[in-house]
Amino acid sequence: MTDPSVRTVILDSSGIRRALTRISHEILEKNKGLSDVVLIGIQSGGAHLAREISRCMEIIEGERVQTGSVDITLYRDDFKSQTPHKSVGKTDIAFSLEGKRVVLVDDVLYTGRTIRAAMDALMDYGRPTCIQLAVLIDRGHRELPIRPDYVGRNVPTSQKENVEVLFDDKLQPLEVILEK
Ligand SMILES: O=P(O)(O)OC[C@H]1O[C@H](OP(=O)(O)OP(=O)(O)O)[C@H](O)[C@@H]1O
Ligand SMILES: O=c1cc[nH]c(=O)[nH]1
Repeated sequence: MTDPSVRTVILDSSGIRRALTRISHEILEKNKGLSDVVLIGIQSGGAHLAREISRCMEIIEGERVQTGSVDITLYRDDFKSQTPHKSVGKTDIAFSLEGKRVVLVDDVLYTGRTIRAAMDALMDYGRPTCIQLAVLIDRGHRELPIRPDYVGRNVPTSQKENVEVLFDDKLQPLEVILEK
C-alpha cells in the first residue's frame, strides 16, 4: 500500500496577509513611493495576490497603484508540445508599461519558467524601466537565472512535493499548503 499524501498548512490567511503587508512596504521602500510603479499579477493566483497588494499599498499611501494581470499560456516554452492545449486565459493591462517600474506578482516561484514567459508577454506593452518580482512562496529548484526581489516565505521543498496557494470564493487568499 502506498503512503497517503501528507498535507501541511504552511501559512494561514493571517500569515498570508502579514506577508503581503510586509511585501507592500518593501515595494514602496525600494521604489521610494509608488510613482511609476505598476503591479502585474500572473493568472490566476498571482493576479489575486496583486489585487491584495494593491489594496494594501492604497491603505499605506492613500493612492491607487495601477494593477493588471497577464496570462502566460501563449508564451510558455512548452506551448507547442502541450496536448491538449491549456485554454488561454485573459491578459488585462489597460495601460502602457513604457517607463514604468513593473512589479510582477506570482503565488509560487519554482523553476522560474512562468516568470520568463510573463516577461516575454509584457514586452508587447512597452519598454518598462525595470521589472521586479514579488512572490508569496519561493520553493527553490530554479532552472533559469531568475530571483525574486520580494518573498513572503522561503519554503525548502523536494521536487516530489507540491505547494499550492488556495483562495476562497471571493478570491481572497485562504492558505498555503504543502503536499508530500
Ligand atoms: O516557476 P514555475 O516552475 O514556472 O512554477 C510556478 C508556477 O506554477 C504554478 O502555476 P501552474 O502552472 O500550476 O498554473 P496555475 O497558476 O493555473 O495553477 C504557480 O501558480 C506558478 O505560476
Ligand atoms: O514556459 C513555461 C512556463 C511554465 N512551465 C513550463 O514548463 N514552461
